[in-house]
Amino acid sequence: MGRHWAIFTTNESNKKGFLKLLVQGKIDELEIDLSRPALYSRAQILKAIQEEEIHDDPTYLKAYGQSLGSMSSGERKKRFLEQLLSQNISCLILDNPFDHLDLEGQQALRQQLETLEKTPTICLLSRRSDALSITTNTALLENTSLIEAPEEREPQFVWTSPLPKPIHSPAPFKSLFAFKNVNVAYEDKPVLQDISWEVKQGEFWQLKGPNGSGKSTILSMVSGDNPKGYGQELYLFGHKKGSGESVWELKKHIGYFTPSLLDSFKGYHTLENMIVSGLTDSIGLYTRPKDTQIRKAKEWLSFLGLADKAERYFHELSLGYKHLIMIARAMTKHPPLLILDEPTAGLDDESCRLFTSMVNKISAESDTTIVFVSHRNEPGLAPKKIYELTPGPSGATGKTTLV
Ligand SMILES: Nc1ncnc2c1ncn2[C@@H]1O[C@H](COP(=O)(O)OP(=O)(O)OP(=O)(O)O)[C@@H](O)[C@H]1O
Repeated sequence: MGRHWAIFTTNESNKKGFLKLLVQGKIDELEIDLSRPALYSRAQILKAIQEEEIHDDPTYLKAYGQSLGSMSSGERKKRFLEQLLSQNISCLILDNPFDHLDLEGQQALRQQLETLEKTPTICLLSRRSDALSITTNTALLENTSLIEAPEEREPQFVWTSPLPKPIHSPAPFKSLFAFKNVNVAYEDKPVLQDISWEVKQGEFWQLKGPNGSGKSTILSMVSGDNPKGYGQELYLFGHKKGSGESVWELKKHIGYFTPSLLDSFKGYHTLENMIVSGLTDSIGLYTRPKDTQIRKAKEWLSFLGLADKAERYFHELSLGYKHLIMIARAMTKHPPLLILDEPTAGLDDESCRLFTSMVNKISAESDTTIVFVSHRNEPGLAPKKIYELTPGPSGATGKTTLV
């Protein structure tokens, strides 16, 4: 039987550096043959899709009658793994294989991986609960070194201050958005069927549903980025869709965070400027901020325990703190609606708990309505209502559950 490593990563891990050493065959202590490694990661899947698009690579079209790019996320992961395993590999390196997959997709991939007893695996995981049942060895990655994985720690940070108050009172909306029997199809493919969902001021929702069930489609209709709502019973911030409100007007009412937003902030932005720029939804600052705005940003930094780090650069922060700054940035204008789209992807267990506890606190101490999109049951997250999409042949239908 081969060795199967579960290597847990935290904010202090240099995963990129470690992966590089692994594929170069420079990590002896794993006692695994690294001469022909295969890397299974989101980046590698995107690379394979690019190969198809740019260089007309026919591998997937020939094998499955469909290109990798046209497959659903679950199918893509399954087929990509099959292709890796069909090659003469000496071991399989997996980087957070379960991220962005719905529960069904996670189970299917888990089954596929757990039958790999003979092919040694090295699984880099930010969540301990993702470890495979075939795991024979565990370690923690500190920088690029492996150390013994200690017992799981409870989060050290306790919120000592109340949530900062808004500069101006946010616009009061009793109903933030309402879908009434809304249907959506792309060309002739039905995606949403008879969706009726109303979200009111101060509520805390989790939006759930398998990959491809239409969660992003719903969110893009709420943020005004998707024209599918025209001519339907869709009400956004007090107006019927199509009655004259601009996308810009809608966005003023919404704070939004999804991890891919981090890609826009790779330059030199201080923590203070990051938060101030949330007031204007801009990337970077183009005018001198007002004193009240700077004071508010400092209040948020102090709330996060970062009061002495206002001039530090955002890109120097750990991933966990980057996510916290991004919600502070989204919250600084105290939007009536805060949308968090799979916001914990890539976070380790401890950062995740810290993140969900901050979201709970926002819900408890402000009028902001929260819609939290996640495939996982996030430990510690305390939504009051769940809207769940279930796909069907005529599009996904939705159901509300009180928690
Ligand atoms: N612009 C588009 N053109 C054609 N089809 C689309 C478009 N946008 C979404 N779809 C299809 O609509 C369906 C719903 O997609 P959507 O992205 O809303 O699902 P999701 O629940 O957010 O999925 P995931 O959890 O994987 O992010 C999918 O089958 C998708 O392929």
